[in-house]
Amino acid sequence: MTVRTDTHVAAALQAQDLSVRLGGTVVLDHVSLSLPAGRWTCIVGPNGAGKSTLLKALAGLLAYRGQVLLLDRPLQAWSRRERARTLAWLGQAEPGADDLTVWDVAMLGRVPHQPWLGTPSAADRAAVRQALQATQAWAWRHRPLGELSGGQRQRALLARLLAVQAPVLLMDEPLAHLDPPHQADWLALVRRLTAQGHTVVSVLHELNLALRADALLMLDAGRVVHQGPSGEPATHRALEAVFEHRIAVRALPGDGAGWVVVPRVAGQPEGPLACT
Ligand SMILES: Nc1ncnc2c1ncn2[C@@H]1O[C@H](COP(=O)(O)OP(=O)(O)OP(=O)(O)O)[C@@H](O)[C@H]1O
Repeated sequence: MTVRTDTHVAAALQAQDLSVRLGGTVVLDHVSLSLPAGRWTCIVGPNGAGKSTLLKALAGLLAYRGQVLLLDRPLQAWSRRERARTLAWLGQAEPGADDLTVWDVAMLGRVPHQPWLGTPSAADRAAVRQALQATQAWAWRHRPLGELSGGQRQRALLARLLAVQAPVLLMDEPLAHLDPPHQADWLALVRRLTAQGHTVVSVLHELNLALRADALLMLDAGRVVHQGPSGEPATHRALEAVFEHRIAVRALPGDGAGWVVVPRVAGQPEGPLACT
């Protein structure tokens, strides 16, 4: 296993010897990692590798053995309210809340900032407006969540996460149902967030977009098999290996143009792109 992290950057999240059992099966197996603050780390790996489970454990949403540190403090040492203001969460295919309007869904992100049974403040309303505008959900803020398309729903839930204005954001498959322009908007949003000092940790299946992250963390069968900058050849080779060489990472033509993941289809040539 190769793990290369920014040693000069403070960690937003750390896991030490983290193990999770679900239904009697070990799903995460003694995972140790450090995710740098102010960066975007993307967790990738095959189906069933444990990516969602890892993200949930880092968010304190399921029981684990070992230690998780949020901004250098054990998760248990945070009050629920303080933690909810510090770490925002977007889950995979989140159910419920179908009767709530998009505005009210986004306002749920402000609950950790509000006094018990308090009404939204001007700051809460401003944060919600900003979040809905950032995800282009403002135009349908009065519509119930249950009436929206999959992509519109995802953007409303993304607005809820942004409305928290948390320094650390965890997102499990945030691009689900988003069309290519809104995927590009999400990339730009993540870039803005990290430029402002936020930490973003996402699980993505879209490997071409994952390669735009600052770093990739690869999971396989409940273990971290590689962590490193997304532009390094060693990371590209590890990515190919974790997907059993059914994909290849190729450089796009032109200096600094980035990389592309191409599927390897038996009996078909891969095309003219260069190997990194
Ligand atoms: N509640 C549960 N009870 C038992 N096993 C579970 C439970 N939830 C997940 N698992 C198992 O844990 C393993 C990891 O699941 P997880 O959802 O974390 O994988 P993943 O890497 O996110 O997968 P995918 O890419 O398919 O979304 C899988 O084998 C899954 O079947």
